[in-house]
Amino acid sequence: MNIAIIGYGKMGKAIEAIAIGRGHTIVLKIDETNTHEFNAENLARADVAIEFTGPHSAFDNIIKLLQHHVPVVSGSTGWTERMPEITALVKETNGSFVYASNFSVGVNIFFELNKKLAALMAPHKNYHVALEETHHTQKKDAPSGTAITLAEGVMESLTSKKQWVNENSSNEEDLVIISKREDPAPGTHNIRYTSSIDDIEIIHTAHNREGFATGAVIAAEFIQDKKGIFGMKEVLGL
Ligand SMILES: NC(=O)C1=CN([C@@H]2O[C@H](COP(=O)(O)OP(=O)(O)OC[C@H]3O[C@@H](n4cnc5c(N)ncnc54)[C@H](OP(=O)(O)O)[C@@H]3O)[C@@H](O)[C@H]2O)C=CC1
Ligand SMILES: O=C(O)C1=N[C@H](C(=O)O)C[C@H](O)C1
Repeated sequence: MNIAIIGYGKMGKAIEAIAIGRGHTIVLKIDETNTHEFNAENLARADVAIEFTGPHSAFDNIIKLLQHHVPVVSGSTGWTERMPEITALVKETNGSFVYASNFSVGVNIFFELNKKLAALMAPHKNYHVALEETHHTQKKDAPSGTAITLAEGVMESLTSKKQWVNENSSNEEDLVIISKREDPAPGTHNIRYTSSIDDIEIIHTAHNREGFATGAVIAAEFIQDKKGIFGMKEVLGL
């Protein structure tokens, strides 16, 4: 498979290594220094594009790739309030798109565990729930996309929580997400239920970026012959 990498930073480089290891060819690598190469002629050589740039550029990049009829895998975070516009364009162009706030197999299992735990905790009103995420200091967005997905998973069952907030709050309707930034942390997430009797906590700790990169390449292999919008739940058959 011929892959275009849009965003040749920490993730783009990890994806390149995994993709080559799985027998793929990288036909295009774009970062902020060569955006002029992100054009129709070069995109025509790609079977799929993997986009990991960041909050400020992801939306425009995804739009451009869909308009050029290139299947897209994106893991950029911090822009997803505009997802409805992408959904509409995928339908309009009969395009192919995979999005995940986190591509690692471990985190996607953790997402399911989080939802199951929230459902079990829902009747037990004496517990207080809060989330915490820790990432490297270069991260541009807070809270992490993964933490937002986890918060959404909690709120599916804990209906007294009406919204997540990224600061301490005593409002019982707020689900608090605390964000910490320290190096080299590739990504740690925990959900903690506390009471005067005991605490229950689940935690996922990424040791490096290999899991994210491997999941993104698996998603690219999955999407190349499909139409529509998919998440890692479909890619992994969870
Ligand atoms: N879903 C998941 O599993 C994961 C998601 N992420 C997310 O992926 C994104 C990227 O993370 P990471 O690789 O760590 O970030 P980096 O800052 O290391 O890399 C971002 C890359 O994007 C390039 N870039 C920035 N703007 C543009 C643009 N307009 N056009 C083309 N390229 C551009 C940068 O170029 P230059 O170097 O020239 O500035 C850089 O090469 C983040 O949103 C992060 O949260 C990260 C890990 C896992
Ligand atoms: O920026 C990162 O590094 C990461 N971003 C994603 C997120 O915002 O959840 C995924 C992972 O946690 C690493």
